[in-house]
Amino acid sequence: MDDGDSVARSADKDDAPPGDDGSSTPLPETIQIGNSPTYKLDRKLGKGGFGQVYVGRRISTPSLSDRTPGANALEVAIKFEHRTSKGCNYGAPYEWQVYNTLSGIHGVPRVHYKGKQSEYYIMIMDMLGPSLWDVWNNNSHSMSVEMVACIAIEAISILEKMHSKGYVHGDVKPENFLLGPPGTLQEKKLFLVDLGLATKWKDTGTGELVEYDQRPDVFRGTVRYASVHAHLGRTGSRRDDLESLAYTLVFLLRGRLPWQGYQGENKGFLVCKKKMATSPESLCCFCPQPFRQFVEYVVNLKFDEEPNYAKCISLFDGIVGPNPDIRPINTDGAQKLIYQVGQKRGRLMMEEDDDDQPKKKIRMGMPATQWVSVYNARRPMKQRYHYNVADGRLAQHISKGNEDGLFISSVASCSNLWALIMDAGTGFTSQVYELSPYFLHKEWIMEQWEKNFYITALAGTQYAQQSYKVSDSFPFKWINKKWKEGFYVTAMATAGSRWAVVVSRNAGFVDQVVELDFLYPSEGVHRRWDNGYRITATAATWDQTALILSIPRRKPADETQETLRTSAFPSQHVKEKWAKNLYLASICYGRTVS
Ligand SMILES: Nc1ncnc2c1ncn2[C@@H]1O[C@H](COP(=O)(O)OP(=O)(O)OP(=O)(O)O)[C@@H](O)[C@H]1O
Repeated sequence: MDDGDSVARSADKDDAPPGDDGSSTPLPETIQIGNSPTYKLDRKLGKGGFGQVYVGRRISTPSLSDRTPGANALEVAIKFEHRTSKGCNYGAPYEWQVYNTLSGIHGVPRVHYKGKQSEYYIMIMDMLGPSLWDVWNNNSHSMSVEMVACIAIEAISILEKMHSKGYVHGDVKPENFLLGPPGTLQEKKLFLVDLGLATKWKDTGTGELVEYDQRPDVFRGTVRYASVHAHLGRTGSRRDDLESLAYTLVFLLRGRLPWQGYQGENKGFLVCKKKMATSPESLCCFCPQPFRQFVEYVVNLKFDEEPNYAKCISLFDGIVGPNPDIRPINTDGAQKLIYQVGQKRGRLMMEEDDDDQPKKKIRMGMPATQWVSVYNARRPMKQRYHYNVADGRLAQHISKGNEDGLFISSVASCSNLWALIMDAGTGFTSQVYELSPYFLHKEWIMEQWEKNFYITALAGTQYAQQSYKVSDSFPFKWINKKWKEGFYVTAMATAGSRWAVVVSRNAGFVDQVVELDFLYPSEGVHRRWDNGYRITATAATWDQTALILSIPRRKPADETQETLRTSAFPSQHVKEKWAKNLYLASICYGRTVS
């Protein structure tokens, strides 16, 4: 590896030493599990975060009744995982379960036998050859355009097959693509291994999609190749494998990705930010056109969108030689897929043009900031906004509002000027505020808490207990902990790149979720809206927008909620919304466009 990040792992998989050095239990010299023949352990093939893989040489004849495919193989790959290894916390490795469904499908090695011997969980499988990383590394860190295009074509067909069985791989990268053993008929055939991070994207029984969610503190995969959605902790779906494949292809072709070399505690954040800030054009500036088109297509896929695999494959047609027999990588799987789709539709996919409409590009490499304003349906009430308010004029607006029976329902800031929303719908009878050079001035807040004044963002709520946190990155871990203690987020703000989050008990919610992104997370918001969540707090920094969405304990008669994004304060829009009985519920200013 040229640097550490290709093996950086999630909490699930890390670089913990596997059985041999961790537990000091020696590997057995001969292996025999279930009704398998006996194998003698030979040279080491590789080692990952979880297991170690060796060559096994068959030294006994398979039993006559054994019809296991591969039982006759003279050489096999044997993967060992120590019973105390991280992947075996719940018994047999999770990967075994995935192989039960995927073993032997197009592009996945066959598992011959699985079982336990001495201290090890052991899986005996088809023996394969070098990985694409090995090939790239042994070829002076380069690979021909034709070779990478063939890899693209075949890898897409492998992912299509895996996806059709209900799984996403979750860790697509050069190290996990292996070729067949050198000198055999399969030496040009591509395989995808390491199914330890594979997850279901749909229930194959019911056909139902797994539920969308975002947990920004959960990361699974490999930092260098992970999709932006994976970085942000969104539920894995088909688009993520394709995005990782796109990065894999560009890496093999260019030898480097623009986000390599970051180090330190917030490396994941910086890599993700760089991925968002890199346009497909600049990522692929030294690559032939189809690679850019592929990147552009995959980064725009929606959570539940069915990728058009055949169309992706056909993008690379012009680069690979016309005769499949002399290609550097076998593309049989892809040929079959194109043929099947062509048959089904009565025409070949190359002519496909139905969804060629230009899609909105989400990664333009030009960050921009906007106002995000959220409107809720309310009974007619008095609401007022002030914006571009300097510190000195704040008091004046607030006391005028208070005189008219209005209280602050929302505040936001933009370049040291304040935006202030005041209305008659807060349900408050008294309010205090402080303008302070400290971001959440502790002493003052404590004093107010003593007097039963709580930090508010939501109209009409009687909080019972509060807690808050100021941090340099979005404090999802802390929020998650507070959720478990019965608190809900009731206010949020940012100052520079710092976040402040206030949580309260008795917040009037029954559930709450977060949407966090480097741009306005419209897909997430729409999915949450469909499930009954409404935005209850917003905040944004120069890098990210965060929205808190909640399900209220008591449903309002009218659940209408609208959001707006504008580069100037939405003064005109607010009036239009008022006319429709939609009132500003929350407002923030920050990064919403990538
Ligand atoms: N069937 C096989 N034939 C030949 N080599 C293999 C085979 N399976 C795995 N290997 C080699 O062993 C290495 C580790 O295998 P694998 O990736 O399955 O283990 P892991 O512990 O789950 O790894 P990771 O940390 O990447 O998740 C691979 O990178 C590859 O070099």
